Amino acid sequence: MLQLQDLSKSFDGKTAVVDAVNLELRAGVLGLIGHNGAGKTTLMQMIATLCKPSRGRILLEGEDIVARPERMRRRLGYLPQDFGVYANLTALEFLQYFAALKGVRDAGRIRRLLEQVNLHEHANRQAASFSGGMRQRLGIAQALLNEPDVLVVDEPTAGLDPEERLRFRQLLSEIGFSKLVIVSTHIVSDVENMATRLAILNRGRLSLCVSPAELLQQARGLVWAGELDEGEYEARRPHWQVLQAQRQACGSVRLRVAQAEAPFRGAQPSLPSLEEALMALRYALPHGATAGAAA
Ligand SMILES: Nc1ncnc2c1ncn2[C@@H]1O[C@H](COP(=O)(O)OP(=O)(O)OP(=O)(O)O)[C@@H](O)[C@H]1O
Repeated sequence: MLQLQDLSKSFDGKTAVVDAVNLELRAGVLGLIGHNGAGKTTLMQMIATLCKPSRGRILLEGEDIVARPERMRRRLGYLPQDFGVYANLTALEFLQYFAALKGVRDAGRIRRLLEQVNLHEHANRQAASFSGGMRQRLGIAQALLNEPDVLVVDEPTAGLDPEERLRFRQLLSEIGFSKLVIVSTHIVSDVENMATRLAILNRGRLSLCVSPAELLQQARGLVWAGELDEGEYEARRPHWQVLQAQRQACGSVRLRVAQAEAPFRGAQPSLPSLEEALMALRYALPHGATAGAAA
């Protein structure tokens, strides 16, 4: 459905902030993970036709969206990182306003969307009085107005409380049953339970694109758990990638370490969490992880 071919972007003509990314995407939720400044927003803006690639192509069902951006725009829903609501409009008025801008004439669509994002009971409240989660859900409703096939959502859960996060993830996950949803985040747990694939961006380069299950499989045997005397732990920890360390009342330390071999006598291989798997692949293997990039 959506193909990124050798996609690169440089703002100064020297440093590539997105560097030769190749990806093939279909319906489902793609979790785009990377540190601050990894290039996630730039990549998403290129997909959303808000920023032109310096090199490479983006094809939507075989058609170049750089040459024909209007085709993508008709089929795109985009929720930017800095999405803001208009203080004086109610949720309903806000969606009516965007429906008019997008040429959406089906009046029932707004009502259905308000229900889908669970804001129907607040339709006549001013959006300025909404919580962060409610605003984000209104943002998603806005992005879904034109029934997009591709939904691009940039760091949607920043600033949301745990309950709002959960609700928001459920919403994206449902949309991903039939559409392509691309969600960026630097928090792995945000996409852990909804992503069908995870793409890891590292300084603009795609270092990994796999399903969560494949990621966990690749990290098998790289995470170790055990308990050590505190003195020994302090002496040896500079040489380890410690994932977790808990001091025990008895003076020992219970710890989890990412490493290709057992880090100390008595350490046992342990099943990693998704976050640990990512860390382990990054640090425990000599040259970091490099897996195929077809999604
Ligand atoms: N318009 C621009 N002009 C110059 N440099 C830019 C521009 N936009 C982004 N950059 C640079 O490109 C790099 C990648 O930025 P980008 O916002 O894409 O990363 P990100 O992964 O989304 O980060 P964050 O998680 O902090 O939002 C950064 O070094 C940033 O300073």
